[in-house]
Amino acid sequence: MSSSDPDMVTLALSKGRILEDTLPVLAAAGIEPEVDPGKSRKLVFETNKPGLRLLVIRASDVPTFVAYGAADVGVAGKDVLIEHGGADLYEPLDLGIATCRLMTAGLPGAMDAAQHRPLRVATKYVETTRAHFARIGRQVEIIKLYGSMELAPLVGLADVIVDLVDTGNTLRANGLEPFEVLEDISARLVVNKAAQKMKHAAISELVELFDRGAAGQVA
Ligand SMILES: Nc1ncnc2c1ncn2[C@@H]1O[C@H](COP(=O)(O)OP(=O)(O)OP(=O)(O)O)[C@@H](O)[C@H]1O
Ligand SMILES: O=P(O)(O)OC[C@H]1O[C@H](OP(=O)(O)OP(=O)(O)O)[C@H](O)[C@@H]1O
Repeated sequence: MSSSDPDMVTLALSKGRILEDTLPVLAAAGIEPEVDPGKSRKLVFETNKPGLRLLVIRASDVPTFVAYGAADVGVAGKDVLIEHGGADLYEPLDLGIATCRLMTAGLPGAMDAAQHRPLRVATKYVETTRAHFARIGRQVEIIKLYGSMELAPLVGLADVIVDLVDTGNTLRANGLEPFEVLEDISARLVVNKAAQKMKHAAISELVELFDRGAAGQVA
């Protein structure tokens, strides 16, 4: 059943950390998946709400599914949305979950280390990083990584990193310091622009349910 079915709303959830925080919001919104998505290998889940189904996909794929209309609505980290660009999506709600900061970090003094060459920056947020350093007028060489960014300064792969920081435990455990906050991050509800028009009533109801669920009110 495709998302073009006018009677079906498809909601894409980010698996991993965001899913853990989203499931209580769904429960508070009165939305019950057929089985626990955190414990199943299924990718598509029916719910107790007729006409609402869930997809559980990689966090970084959620904007793509929603932008193409394969899902009508999605839950995605602001970090992922900024990196995606986001202009092709509506972002009606800050869910206030999976909060952290996107920061530069490195060994003490690392920002001052490379004065006569571009600063080498390891990150999975290539576009966001490029835009940030362009804004502050600093030349950079960006090295794309897919995880464990904190390792890069320790082994001389990069001068600094751009990565998410929550408790700061990962930085501390590796002798790194946080430098500058690029963005405050939390998970957002995003909506496909065509679906917002074509399925207006159903999507407005879903946004309202999420709003109440995120505020911890039982629907
Ligand atoms: N330490 C953290 N504290 C709070 N939220 C976080 C933290 N790390 C990541 N997040 C949020 O959770 C999202 C997904 O993170 P997670 O680590 O589960 O997946 P990932 O493996 O990084 O993503 P992908 O599988 O798409 O590469 C991030 O995009 C961010 O919005
Ligand atoms: O400040 P902290 O509370 O330590 O959180 C920050 C860590 O959390 C995220 O990684 P994650 O645990 O998702 O692992 P990953 O490197 O596989 O993405 C992020 O990339 C940091 O490494």
